[in-house]
Amino acid sequence: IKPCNLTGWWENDLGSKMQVFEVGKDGTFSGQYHTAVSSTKKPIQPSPVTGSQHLDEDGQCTFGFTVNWKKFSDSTAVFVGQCFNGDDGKEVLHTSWLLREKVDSELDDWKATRTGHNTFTRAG
Ligand SMILES: O=C1C=CC(=NNc2ccccc2C(=O)O)C=C1
Repeated sequence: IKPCNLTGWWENDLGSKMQVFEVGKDGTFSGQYHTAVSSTKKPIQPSPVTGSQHLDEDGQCTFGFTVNWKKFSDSTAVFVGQCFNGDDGKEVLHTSWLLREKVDSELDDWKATRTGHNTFTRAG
């Protein structure tokens, strides 16, 4: 199976784009996240990404990465997932995510973390 290297541009089903810079020998990487969603009109500057992927020779690598949203309301998202080579030969990242938004009171802590899933494919 072709080994999966996350370096390059990815797009998720929301239209957000992520650029992964080169992946180190230890599997760590950094990158930039250009979100397509935001609760404000203000265009958001790209947000820093840091992560780590497995680099086993058998491909199908699992990974995790964190996005620190550079926006006035500070939130953090963590993604975990696996890279697959689709039958059409196209790489696809199946991910689950947790989005933590800052709340002003501990009483609101219960509602501060959302979860979901996203699929990323190589951006054209
Ligand atoms: O200021 C903000 C705060 C949170 C955001 N969450 N985006 C996400 C959260 C989960 C999965 C995908 C995305 C995305 O932007 O593609 C984006 C901008």
